[in-house]
Amino acid sequence: MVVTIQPSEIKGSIQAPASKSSMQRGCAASLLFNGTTIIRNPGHSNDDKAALGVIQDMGAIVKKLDDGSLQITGGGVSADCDAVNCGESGLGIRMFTPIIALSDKRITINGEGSLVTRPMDFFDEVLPQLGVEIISKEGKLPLQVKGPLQPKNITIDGSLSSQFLTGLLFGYAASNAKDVTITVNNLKSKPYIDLTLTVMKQFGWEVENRNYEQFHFTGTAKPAASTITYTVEGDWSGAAFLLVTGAIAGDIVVKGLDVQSTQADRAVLQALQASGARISIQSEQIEIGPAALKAFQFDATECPDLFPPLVALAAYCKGTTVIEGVKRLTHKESNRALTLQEEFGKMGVEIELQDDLMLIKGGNGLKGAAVHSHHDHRIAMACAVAALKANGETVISEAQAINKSYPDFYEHIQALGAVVKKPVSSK
Ligand SMILES: O=C(O)C1=C[C@@H](OP(=O)(O)O)[C@@H](O)[C@H](O)C1
Ligand SMILES: C=C(OP(=O)(O)O)C(=O)O
Repeated sequence: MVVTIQPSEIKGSIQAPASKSSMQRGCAASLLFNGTTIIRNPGHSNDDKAALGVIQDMGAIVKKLDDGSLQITGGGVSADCDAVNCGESGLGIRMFTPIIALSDKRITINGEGSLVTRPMDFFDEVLPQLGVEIISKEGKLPLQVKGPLQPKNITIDGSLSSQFLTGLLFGYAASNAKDVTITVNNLKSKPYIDLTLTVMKQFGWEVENRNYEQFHFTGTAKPAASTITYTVEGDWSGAAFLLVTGAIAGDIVVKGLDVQSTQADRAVLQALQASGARISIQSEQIEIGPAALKAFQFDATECPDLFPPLVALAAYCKGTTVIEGVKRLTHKESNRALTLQEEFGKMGVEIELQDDLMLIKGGNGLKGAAVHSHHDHRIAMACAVAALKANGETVISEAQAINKSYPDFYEHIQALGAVVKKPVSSK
């Protein structure tokens, strides 16, 4: 799909989308929880749909209620299939693999798009230590696993991704791990583990987090009520694009974000404040509007998904913005440091990569250009936001990539006044 964005006057109020990080964790917890879960504000991104597919394959019963909520009846893994598909979701495959390995059946786990080239060799090393047979395609998909996973003390490397740990935490909790510790070296994306533990706690699974180095299971899981209502949080990762839209293109109000959330990308507020954006943070809504934007410094090591929206912001900030954490970007949906450099280069923004630092030379005006998403949702959204104050129109190819996390993105910026041309009824 090709989407064209014109320079636009932006103004209005918008509700943040549902967080796929929150939704997918809610799906996993509902599958494992011995009872019924009502999921309010469920997401409908491709990653969310894939998670719902996986839990149904693993035995959960999912019913859509009249008010749009989902009713999920779980009770653990009882696989009645021999293959599942995680779509394009990195979190999906890395979280669900240890969960699927709770089954004693041989199950093939596959995925699509960029996921087939993303590293999964962590599982080749770790799962056999937990009694799980695994065959991968040289550390990539498809994975074939046969459990049941037996929790024991292990040491893992957390430097590539926190998502593997999220999966192990759920897997250990669901198999009633007792007096067992997962020791993690060099954990990155730590707030995502806070989110995992917050969700687990809501379902009655308590894990002791010892300084992000040890995660200890005491085995004293509190029985939760037989029905849990789980509300999917508003998405700080998707909303970061909306907030940057406000900072560069017009006064807007973004609603539905929890300012106390454990989501990593809530840190976008610090970057926006450092850039000089006019921002008012209230418990119910965030008001944001343009001001004289200046270059800022930001460490995105723990919140790597903020790079794309922050590059769009930095492009409009006078001076050289420095963002740290480039090494975290290599294995996302695209190699994001390079794809940002290439696509923003087409719009006239110079980006330099120096080891773990990204230097963005901003404030010199952007030109509309023909850009490509590289099938990466966050690259498509970053280019779309940057296009709103560019000189001339921007044409985004493979623009449908946004469906992975934020299917309503183009409609949402349109509602704020963005002039967006897209094929009728295409998602
Ligand atoms: O747990 C999650 O929901 C996520 C964790 C992060 O991945 P890493 O832990 O690999 O950095 C993030 O980039 C991804 O979009 C979602
Ligand atoms: C990297 C991302 O997601 P995942 O790793 O879950 O595919 C993302 O949403 O930017």
